[in-house]
Amino acid sequence: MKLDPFYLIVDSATWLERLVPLGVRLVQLRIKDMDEDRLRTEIRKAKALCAQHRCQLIINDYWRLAIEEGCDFVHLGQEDLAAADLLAIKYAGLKLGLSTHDHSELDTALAAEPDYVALGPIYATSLKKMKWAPQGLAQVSAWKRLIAPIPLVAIGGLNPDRLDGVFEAGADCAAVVTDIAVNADPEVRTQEWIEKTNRWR
Ligand SMILES: Cc1ncc(COP(=O)(O)OP(=O)(O)O)c(N)n1
Ligand SMILES: Cc1nc(C(=O)O)sc1CCOP(=O)(O)O
Ligand SMILES: [Mg+2]
Repeated sequence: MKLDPFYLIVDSATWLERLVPLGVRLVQLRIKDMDEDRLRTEIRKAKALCAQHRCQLIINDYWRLAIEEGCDFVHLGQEDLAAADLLAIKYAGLKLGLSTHDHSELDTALAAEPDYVALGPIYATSLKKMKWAPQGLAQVSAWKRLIAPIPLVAIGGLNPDRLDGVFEAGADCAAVVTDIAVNADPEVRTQEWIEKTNRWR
């Protein structure tokens, strides 16, 4: 499976309405702490918008809602995976992306036969507190050797200046939250990401 090299992660359909029409091809809806009715509304809006713009939508965490709403791709962390019904996810035909941070997690992830493996945090991230030190680029290369031909997503502390490094190290795709979400001009920054990832597309 080929993933677009630019993987935008946002926490609302409103962000998607702003950024997807610019030409984003791969997004994750990553919402925390929202009641189910509102979540469902966000997922429906995101799904309609992404279908309109030929953008792959990936739902973070909420695999049951993703199945119920007819989505086709979910991302799960290790704790999410432990609590999930993997058979139900596969039976519903959903593709699956999984987080990994060390070799033990990678073994667990590979046993679930994911459609991509994410490694993070590549650099320090301010988005959430993490117990892992930054992985660095050598670990990106090591992960790629271990998982190929499964696509490798790099995440954590990425910005346009760091993209060539992660792709040269072996990542197939670079995921981002903060560099775009807190930028003074998220639309312009998104265009910059699209242009900077063109040579890897
Ligand atoms: C592409 C990608 N990689 C990693 C994560 C993190 O997932 P998880 O460990 O479940 O943490 P939360 O994002 O749910 O806080 C991700 N969402 N996307
Ligand atoms: C949500 C998330 N998961 C990570 C992991 O390593 O699993 S790093 C991360 C944060 C990514 O955001 P930013 O681009 O703001 O650093
Ligand atoms: Mg999660």
